[in-house]
Amino acid sequence: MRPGQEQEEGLREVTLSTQRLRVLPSAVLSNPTLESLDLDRNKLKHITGISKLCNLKKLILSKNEIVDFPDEIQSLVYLEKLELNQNQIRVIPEGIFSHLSRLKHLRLNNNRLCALPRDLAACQGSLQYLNLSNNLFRTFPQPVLQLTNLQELHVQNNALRQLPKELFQGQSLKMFKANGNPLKEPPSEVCAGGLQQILNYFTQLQDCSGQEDRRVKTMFLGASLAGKSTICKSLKQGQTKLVPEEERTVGIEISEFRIEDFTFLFWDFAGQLEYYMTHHVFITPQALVILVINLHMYQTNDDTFKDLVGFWINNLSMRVPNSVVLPVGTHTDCCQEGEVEEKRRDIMFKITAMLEERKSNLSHFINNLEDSEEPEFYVDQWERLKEMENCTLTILNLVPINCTDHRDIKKLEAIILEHVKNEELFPEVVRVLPPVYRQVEAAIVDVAQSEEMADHGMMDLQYLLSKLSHREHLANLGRELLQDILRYLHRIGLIIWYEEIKHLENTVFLQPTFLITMFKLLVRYRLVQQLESISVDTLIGEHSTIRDRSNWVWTFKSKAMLCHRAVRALVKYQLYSKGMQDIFEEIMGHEPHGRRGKLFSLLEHFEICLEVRKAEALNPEASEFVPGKPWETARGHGESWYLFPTYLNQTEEVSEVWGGDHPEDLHIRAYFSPEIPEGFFQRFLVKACSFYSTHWVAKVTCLLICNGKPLLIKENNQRAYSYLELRCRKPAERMEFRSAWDFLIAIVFISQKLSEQWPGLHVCVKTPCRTAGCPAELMWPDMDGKNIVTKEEVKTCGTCGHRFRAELLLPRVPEQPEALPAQPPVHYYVTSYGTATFGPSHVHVNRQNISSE
Ligand SMILES: Nc1nc2c(ncn2[C@@H]2O[C@H](COP(=O)(O)OP(=O)(O)OP(=O)(O)O)[C@@H](O)[C@H]2O)c(=O)[nH]1
Repeated sequence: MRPGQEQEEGLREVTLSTQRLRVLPSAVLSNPTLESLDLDRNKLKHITGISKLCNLKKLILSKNEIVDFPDEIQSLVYLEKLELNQNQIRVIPEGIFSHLSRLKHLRLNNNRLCALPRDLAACQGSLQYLNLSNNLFRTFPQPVLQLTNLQELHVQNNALRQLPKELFQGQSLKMFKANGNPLKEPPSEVCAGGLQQILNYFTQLQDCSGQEDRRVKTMFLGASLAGKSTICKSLKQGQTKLVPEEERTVGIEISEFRIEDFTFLFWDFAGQLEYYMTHHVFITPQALVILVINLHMYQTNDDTFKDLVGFWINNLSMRVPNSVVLPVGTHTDCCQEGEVEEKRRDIMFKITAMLEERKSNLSHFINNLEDSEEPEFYVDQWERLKEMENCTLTILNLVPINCTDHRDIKKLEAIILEHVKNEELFPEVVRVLPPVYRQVEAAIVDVAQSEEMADHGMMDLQYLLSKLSHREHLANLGRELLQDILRYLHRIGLIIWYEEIKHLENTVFLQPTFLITMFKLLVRYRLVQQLESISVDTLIGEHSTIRDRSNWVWTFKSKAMLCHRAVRALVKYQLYSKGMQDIFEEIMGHEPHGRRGKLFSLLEHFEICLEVRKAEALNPEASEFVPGKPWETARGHGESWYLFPTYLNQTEEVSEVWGGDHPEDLHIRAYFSPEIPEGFFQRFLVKACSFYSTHWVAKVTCLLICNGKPLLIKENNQRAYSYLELRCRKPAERMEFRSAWDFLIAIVFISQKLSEQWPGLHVCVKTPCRTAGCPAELMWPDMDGKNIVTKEEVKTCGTCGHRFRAELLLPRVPEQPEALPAQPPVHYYVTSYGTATFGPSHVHVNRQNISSE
């Protein structure tokens, strides 16, 4: 329903959302028969007079400016649904909920609450849904434990350290979310496993007291040859351990060691650009980041700062915006006297300036929204920016060291220890665990290191269970408990178990580095040389010829595609040369049945490649994806090809097919701040190309086709001006605007869905003014499926003064009452490849090009 429109059902229901109301209209208050009142997104501070509406069952006051909890609500004794989320409420007085014994649904999220009134217990028979997320709770609110019928509870993003076990002992709770709390008991890695895992955790704790585990994931990041591996190895061995240059890290190396009672899990990332593509998989929150900078190479100019420091700071603030970063400057022995201090100051100064710039950008965006003509249309964007404003990297003081001097290594060790002991910096270092968690972990480490275990460390889940249950203390280890513990160990990074990937649900990787080995088979530095060097024996074994190999190299160089046979030969050649031939079939699949192996499940899961059926244009035979209509996946025949967007070149082909930009095009830009993350566009291509049919792709451009209409996407990643540009031809008929905008919105949603993986990244969609040369841009309002994007038929550009029909600028469908039967409101929602909601229907979307087995 449109804002302001009242649905007359004997006036039982009134919707007045987004009306800039400051007081309740008297017309509403004079209608005591009212049962439902929606006042979402207004400017209400008080709701004086609401007690007159004593028959209200549903009251929505979300996204207003309420500070004092409205006492009058106590008179609304028939209330079943109450939403007060996104206000500024600090305290709820006693004596209100005791009157609301029919309340079923209560939203209090995004306020400033740190406690709940005791009389909430009066809703114990009725309350089923309670949302307390994004408040300031430090201890779990006890009245919630009395709510015996509660089915869904949200407490995300508070400051909870402990959850009470009683919460999980009742039968009613079906859904519980607690992420974003510095939890110690149960640790958040246990909570993320779901209700059953939490319950099992407490059951395990019942028989024996929990043990405190102090563990820190430590990630070493920084440019090539900074000294990451040297520091990592030296700290581990307690003495200087210079790494020869030829032993450069390839991918990531992982090792574990202890200082006092802290266990450190060291992740040493390779500095070469080729591997950045996989970093998002491994750069995870709640870790100590050691940013290693070679002070000898560092010059106090902007370019070296950007390459050696700025790039990493940007990446971290987008991907793990709450992290703690310890900059370490190496090679001090190669620097002149005074140079170290000068560079240290310069680096710290520039990092601070960078973080300041980010902050001021955010407040600039926030002010823009607040100053816009219709701020109520931007509430969601405003809130997200406010959340981002609260999240910032903590940069510790730079530690200069000479890695060749063991005293400096000791000094660094002491500094690291001092920081991780600081609870303010690392609230989640201590985790309380049932002893069986530690026993299983120790046994797994033992198995992984045993003689009989192959280097790759891949093990079948059932086999692992049988091995572990032969051990002392673990005879009663069941599959469910093992899975709980594996899930926990996966989250802390000790093992890898992708239970959500169908092909891998029964495989546990006891050596996480093997995953990198897998990625590296196809995502690597100098892949062309690898292809060229495939031996003749390998080619013969794979029924291929030297001419085939030349073709593979040519297609790969020009189109970034490899056919299935080429991939098999490449992987076989590399595995055999590493002495790992025994796992070839397992990771590549068994021929001739063509069963997919583990490798492609992984590469696809992480959007590193896209399987396609034709090498010329990508899958022209795929059925069209029309938002809102059921969609069949293509079951193509013939050999599969794999597109690796990382290796794409810039070609003219895309522009040729598109035929050049036209001033009349529907044209939007999605701006990224601080920048488009490394690897984002390539992964976005894999996602978008999975949904749409015929398309042409190149390094920074892509052309998709839907319903016969082309859509062009271009990446522009300049400093402080990074955006994706999307273009569609202007529809010939007004009727066709809907499908054009549907297509554009679907692509915007795909990019927004992907950008969620970078919580510190801000994406904002704008339409440039259509007057040639006019620099003005129109910002898109929130698209939450509830509101239309604009009320007006015509928009006037504030800069050039030209007037345009709204549908030329925004996803606004012209009114055509006589032509079409009334359509339900369009709602877009892209969750993942799995499910997408376009329009009223949910569509289950498999990847378009994957053949079924
Ligand atoms: N003189 C001197 N040499 C150092 C110092 N730190 C590291 N090195 C040397 O610098 C070279 C590079 O060090 P690595 O530890 O391999 O660098 P990295 O950051 O792991 O490099 P990638 O593996 O390429 O990402 C090695 O030859 C080290 O021995 C230092 O403080 N002083």
